[in-house]
Amino acid sequence: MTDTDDILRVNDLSTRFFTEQGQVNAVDELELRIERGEVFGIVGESGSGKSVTARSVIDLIDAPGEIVDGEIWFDDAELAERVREDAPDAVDGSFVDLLSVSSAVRQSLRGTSFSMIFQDPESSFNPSLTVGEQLAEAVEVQRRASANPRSTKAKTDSAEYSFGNLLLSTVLPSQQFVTEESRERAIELLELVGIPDPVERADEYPHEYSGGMLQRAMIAQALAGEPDVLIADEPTTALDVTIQAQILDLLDDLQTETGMTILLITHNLGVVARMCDRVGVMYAGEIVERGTLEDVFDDHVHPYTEGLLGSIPELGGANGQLEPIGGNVPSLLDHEMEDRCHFADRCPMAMEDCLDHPPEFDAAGSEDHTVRCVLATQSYTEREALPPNYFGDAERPAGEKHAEPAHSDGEQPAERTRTTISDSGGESR
Ligand SMILES: Nc1ncnc2c1ncn2[C@@H]1O[C@H](COP(=O)(O)OP(=O)(O)OP(=O)(O)O)[C@@H](O)[C@H]1O
Ligand code: NI
Repeated sequence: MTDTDDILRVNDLSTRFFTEQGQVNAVDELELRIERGEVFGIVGESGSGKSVTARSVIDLIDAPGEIVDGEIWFDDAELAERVREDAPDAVDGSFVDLLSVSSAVRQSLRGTSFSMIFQDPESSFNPSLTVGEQLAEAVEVQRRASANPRSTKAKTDSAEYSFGNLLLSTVLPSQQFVTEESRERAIELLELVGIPDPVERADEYPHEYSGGMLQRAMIAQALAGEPDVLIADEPTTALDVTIQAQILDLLDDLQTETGMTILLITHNLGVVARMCDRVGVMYAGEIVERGTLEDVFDDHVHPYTEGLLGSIPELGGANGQLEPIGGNVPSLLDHEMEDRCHFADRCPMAMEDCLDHPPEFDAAGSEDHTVRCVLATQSYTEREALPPNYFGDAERPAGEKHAEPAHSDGEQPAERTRTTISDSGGESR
């Protein structure tokens, strides 16, 4: 339908956890499209399903979790060639549905096609091996995979890493087989991520690194296989503000240099504003609004997006105050979820129509701007508003009088008055 250069198209993705408390609908019929070379942000409160979405894409969902439905189309012509014979239904042109290929194929993509960095770098390193050894090992694993003719991605330099070369590998005390080339590449990677004195630092253990330096080393590890898509899950949350800024700059530079695609997960719209090209706002396992930065920051329709914007001091919120969104993140337990807009019980503009689960509507702005909210097609009216105590005693904020309809006729909407979800209605009438 569009001529965009998508690298990833996620359709109808549903991931569940089957727990003793019941079925958790962590990701529900999620739609996502990521363009090659862009930084796409997923933003939302804790528990909205951001990490489960990312882990579903990279195939890191473990029991009791399971991807129960959906398609994850990944654009890779070589992979398409490779799986076409065994799984013709998994191939559409140069796209491959990662949920329809064998787990061996999916696993072969880890590191070379997809790579992930996390909030806590400690979890990515073995404390008893030097950082250099571990990076060299990561390089080695990826090079062996690339040297394999059946691998997804025969890298241009893979000929150098022939079987003969592997036989010449040195055995380190750690029992890892690491070649001199891999070690050199490890040092290059440390240099690439801005670690000073990389030759010396390569021989240090993870505990000798500061938090920020270890975060850099983890990024180096993730880059060892030259991934097409880097998934960064709250990569800076645990760091202090100055270091956070440095790591974001580093990711930004690396993205520019390598052209890789980044899926960036954060609860911070400030980080999104700084890093991303497009963004999806997640709530209760769904993307409730998505589009370009302009769509989401300046032209948003969903009161939840509005609430998130109001909760970030640098971006608004009266006199720089952090204003939390009132009410609680919903339970994602299937038997506690109702078939309505999941945000309705916290929404200052909830109306009768919100008792039906909203589909994705197109909204004004870019072609990509969509929203799961009836305000995309109708204006808020007090006549149709749900009473404040409709969902019980929870302090649902009072209605907002000034909302304009998001026009569906291509006309720009009138300037919307900013609302703050936590503002429980100083102007009630
Ligand atoms: N291993 C698991 N077992 C059971 N439920 C899980 C598991 N992992 C995640 N969930 C549930 O899935 C839902 C989404 O979790 P997820 O970690 O994706 O949220 P998030 O948006 O990344 O939040 P945060 O900002 O806190 O990282 C939550 O309700 C969570 O309890
Ligand atoms: Ni998370």
